[in-house]
Amino acid sequence: MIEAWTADEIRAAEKPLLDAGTPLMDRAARALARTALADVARRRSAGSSPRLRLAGALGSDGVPGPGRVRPPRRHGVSRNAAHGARAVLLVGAGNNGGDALFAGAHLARSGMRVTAFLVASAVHAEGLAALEAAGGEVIARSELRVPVVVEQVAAADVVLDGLVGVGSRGALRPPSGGIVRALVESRAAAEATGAPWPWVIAVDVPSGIGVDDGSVPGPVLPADRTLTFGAHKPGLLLPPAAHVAGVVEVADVGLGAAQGPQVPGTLRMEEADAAAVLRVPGVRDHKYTRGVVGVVAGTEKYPGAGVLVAAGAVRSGAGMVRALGPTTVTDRILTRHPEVVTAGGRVQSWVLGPGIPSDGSDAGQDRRVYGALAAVTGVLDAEVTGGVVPAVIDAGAMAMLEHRLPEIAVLTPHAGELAELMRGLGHEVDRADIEAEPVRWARAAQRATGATVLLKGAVTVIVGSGVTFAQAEAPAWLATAGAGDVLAGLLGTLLAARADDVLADPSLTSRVAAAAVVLHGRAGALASGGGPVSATDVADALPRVIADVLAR
Ligand SMILES: NC(=O)C1=CN([C@@H]2O[C@H](COP(=O)(O)OP(=O)(O)OC[C@H]3O[C@@H](n4cnc5c(N)ncnc54)[C@H](O)[C@@H]3O)[C@@H](O)[C@H]2O)[C@@H](O)CC1
Ligand SMILES: Nc1ncnc2c1ncn2[C@@H]1O[C@H](COP(=O)(O)OP(=O)(O)O)[C@@H](O)[C@H]1O
Ligand SMILES: [K+]
Repeated sequence: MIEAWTADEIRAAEKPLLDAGTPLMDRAARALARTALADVARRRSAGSSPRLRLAGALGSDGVPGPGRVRPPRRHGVSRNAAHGARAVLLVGAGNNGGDALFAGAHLARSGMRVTAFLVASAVHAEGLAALEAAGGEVIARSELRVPVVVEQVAAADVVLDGLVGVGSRGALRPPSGGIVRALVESRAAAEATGAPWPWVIAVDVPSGIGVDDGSVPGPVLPADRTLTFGAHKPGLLLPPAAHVAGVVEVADVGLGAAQGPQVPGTLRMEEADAAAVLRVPGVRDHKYTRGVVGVVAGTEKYPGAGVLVAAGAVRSGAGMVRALGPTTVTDRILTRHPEVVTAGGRVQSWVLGPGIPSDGSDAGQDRRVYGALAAVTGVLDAEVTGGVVPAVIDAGAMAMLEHRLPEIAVLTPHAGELAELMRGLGHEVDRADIEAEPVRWARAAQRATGATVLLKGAVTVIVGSGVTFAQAEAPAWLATAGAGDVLAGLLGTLLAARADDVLADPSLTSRVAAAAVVLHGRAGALASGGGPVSATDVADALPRVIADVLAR
C-alpha cells in the first residue's frame, strides 16, 4: 500500500531529524542530481527524437499520464553521457529552491552547463553559494525576463522545477505563475510542431499543485518525473494533479516509516493489497458460501449492460449470479452466460442500475431496483428483503435513492453521473466542475449520501469515511462503453465474497472497492496490450489477472 503524507505530516516527521542536524536537504539534493544525471544520460544514449522527448508525460490521448509509480532504470548508463548537457533550474524562495540549487551544484561539477533562474530576491543562501562555487550561471530576480526563461528552457536537456514544494499555498503567484504559464504554452507549441522539449523533473512536487488535495488551482509545468522526498504526497496520487506528476519516485531521505501518519488519509492500493481482499475458496466452500451476486441491470433499450455486468461477476469468480429483468435481457444474458440463474432468491450483494435509464421507461426494472435498495438500506423488514447486503449502485439506480445509504453501498459514477447526483442534492455543478475537483466532489457525495463513492476516471478515486484511495492502473483504452458495467459486476462479486466481513466492518467496503478497481485496471491493461480493448475483453481477462495477483 502506498501511503501519502500531507505537508503537515511531512513537517512533523522532519522536525526531530532537523533538530538533530540530519542533513535532509543534502540527501534530497544528491538524490535529485543522481536522478537528473541518469535521466539525461539515458535519454542521450537512447537518442531522443521529439516524440520520445514527450513520451514520458503524455498518454496516448495526449493527456499527461496518470503518474504511475515505477522505479527509474539507472543501470548501465554512463554518467559521462551527461557531460555538456544543459540544465535549467527554476528556483523559488524556500527550501524547495534550496534543493534545486544544491542539486544544480552537483550537476555543474559533473560537467553539465547549469543556469538557475531565481524567482525571488532572497533564495536559499547556501544553495546559491554552492551553485556559484560550482560554476553555475545565476539569473537574479531583477534580471528575470520571461522570454529568456522560455528560450533557455526550450534549449535545455533537463529542467528542475524547484519553485515551490510542500510550503505551497494556492495558485502560483507572480512571477512564478507567469513564467510557468508561458512555459506551458511553449510546451504545447513544441508538441504541436514536434520541436524538442526538455525532460522536466519536479522537485518534491510539481510546483503549484494542491499538495494535500490534488487540485490544480493555476498553471503547473507538467513533469516527466517527480522525485519526492521521504514519502508520497496526496497530490501526487490524486487527480487532477496526479496527471502532471509524470513518473513518481520516492527518494529515501531517512524519514522512517514509524514517523508517518497514524491513519493515512490518502492511499494507493497495490497488487498485494488487492490479493489480500480476495477470498479464495477452500475445501469447505460451496457456491452459496462463496457468495451470490444479484444483478438488476439492462433493459430492452440497453440489454448489453446486463450481459456485461454478468460477465464481470461470473469471470471474477462469483459462487452464483442471479440476474433479474425482462426476458429480452435475461435471454441475452443466458445466451452468453448459461451459468447465470434468472430466478429470484437470496443474494449476498446487489449490482443495481447499469443499462437502466432514469426515465422510468422500464417499470419492472425500476421496481426491482427499489426493492433491492430497500434491502441495502434496511428500510424494509429483513423477513421481506432477506436481510441487509452490500451493493453496487450504478447509472440509473443513482437517480432512485430515497434514503441515506450505509457505507456498504458503493456508488460508482463517472464525472457526468456525479454531477447529476450532486445537482439532485442541490449543488450547481456540471461535469467540468467535477473533473476539475474530482476528489472534493467525491468526498462531498460520500458525506451527503453516506455511501462509499467510487468516482471513475483515468485515476479512479474511492472515498470511504476518512479514507481516499486513488488508483491509476487503467490504460486510457479502458475508456470504452461497457467497461464500467464490467467493473460493477466484478465489484459485486468481491462484495458478495466478503459480505459478512463488510457487514461486520463497513469501513472495509472502500478497500474492497479499491481492489476491484486494481483488478479492473490490470485486466484492461492485459486485454489491451497497448491497443484497443472492448469491455468483453476486459471481463475475459479477469480470471488470468486474479490468478496472477494471487500467485505473486
Ligand atoms: N524541511 C527540510 O529540511 C527539507 C525540505 N525539503 C524541501 O523543502 C521543501 C519545503 O520547503 P519550505 O518549507 O521552505 O517551502 P517551499 O520551498 O515549498 O515554499 C516556501 C516558499 O514558497 C512561497 N510560496 C508559497 N506558495 C506560493 C505560491 N502559490 N506562489 C509562489 N510562491 C509561493 C512562500 O512564500 C515561501 O517563500 C520541500 O518541498 C522539499 O523540497 C528537502 O530539502 C528535504 C528536507
Ligand atoms: N482516460 C482514462 N484512462 C483510464 N481509464 C479510464 C479513462 N477514462 C475512463 N476510464 C475507465 O473506464 C471505465 C469507463 O466506465 P464508464 O464511464 O462507467 O463506462 P460505461 O458506463 O459505458 O460502462 C471506468 O472504469 C473508468 O475508470
Ligand atoms: K517543486
